Amino acid sequence: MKPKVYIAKPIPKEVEELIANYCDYKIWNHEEPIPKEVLLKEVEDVEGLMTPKGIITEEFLAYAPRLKVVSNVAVGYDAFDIEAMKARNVIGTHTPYVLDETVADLAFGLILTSARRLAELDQFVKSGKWRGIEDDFYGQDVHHATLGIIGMGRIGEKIARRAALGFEMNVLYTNRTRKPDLEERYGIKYCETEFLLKNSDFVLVMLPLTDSTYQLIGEKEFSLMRSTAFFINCSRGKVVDEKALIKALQNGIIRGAGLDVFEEEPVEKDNPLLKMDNVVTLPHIGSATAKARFDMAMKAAENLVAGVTGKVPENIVPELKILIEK
Ligand SMILES: NC(=O)C1=CN([C@@H]2O[C@H](COP(=O)(O)OP(=O)(O)OC[C@H]3O[C@@H](n4cnc5c(N)ncnc54)[C@H](OP(=O)(O)O)[C@@H]3O)[C@@H](O)[C@H]2O)C=CC1
Ligand SMILES: O=CC(=O)O
Repeated sequence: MKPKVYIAKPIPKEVEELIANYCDYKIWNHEEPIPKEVLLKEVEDVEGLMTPKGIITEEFLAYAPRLKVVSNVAVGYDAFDIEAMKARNVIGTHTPYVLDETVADLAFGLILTSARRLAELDQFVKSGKWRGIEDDFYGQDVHHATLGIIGMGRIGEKIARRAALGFEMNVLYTNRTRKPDLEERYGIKYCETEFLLKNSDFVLVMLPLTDSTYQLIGEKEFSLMRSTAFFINCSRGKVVDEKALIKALQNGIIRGAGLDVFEEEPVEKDNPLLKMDNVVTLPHIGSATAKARFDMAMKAAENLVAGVTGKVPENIVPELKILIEK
């Protein structure tokens, strides 16, 4: 008998075929997110779950007593309750590497859009306000400017490479672990966070959301930044104290921001960030290209199948690797 799994989002046909070869599966094939009560019912007797969000709590796990693996179709797994999963022996997997270059492209899009006011000026032209030769649309140069990257992981590295080799930027970084090989390869410089904040034209956060990164960037950090600097966040909204960011923007402490992520998503309609011309806002689309999303779905399916067929999935999240080492 094939193991039972549930797929909580629509997936490409080829990915579904792979799962069908090994599993007895059901799938949520609707555009709107699966309602919680439907998901809780569907996971009652499954051994595997593939999910775009992976909100896996103690309460959720109690509804899924046979669950062996949760395959997250994303690289960030902050919605996993790691301790609860450990306690119930449930492996969690994610989709690193296959989206790195795509997210790095988007991060650079945010840098360029913020610095050169692309979104604001697009609206200006489309709303018929362009009357002739204007000279007050100045932005800020990206080439040869200083980019400070907080979080030099898989994606941080791809952003650093674009910045250093493509735009000839001066790249500073902070990270839990120093990366001498990248320093040598791209000429990037490791420094203290305070130095990075004081000396960067663009401060870009590429950290996972964890207990130690929650609201890591707050009022103090914004106060150290240059008044001409831009803040770019393409990782998780909760890594930043959003109220402090709003205050910093309102009071001219920093020049602008480019945001793919927010404290609450979807972002609330009355969030002041949505009213600011100097803030570029995107609906969490870092990995949203057809190719990257296909590759993520395929990788997630491979992890799911491995987890329910007695193999070791390739991408178990680091904190849960202990479950297969037992
Ligand atoms: N907007 C979007 O659509 C997307 C958002 N993301 C988000 O981006 C995050 C990063 O992705 P990825 O690059 O693949 O992840 P990685 O795990 O490769 O990189 C994260 C980096 O952050 C460092 N780090 C972790 N904790 C701390 C800390 N407390 N202080 C300083 N540095 C720290 C790690 O250090 P060390 O090297 O020591 O481990 C690591 O280098 C994801 O977790 C996800 O939340 C990812 C993809 C798309
Ligand atoms: O936010 C997206 C991810 O892959 O993590």
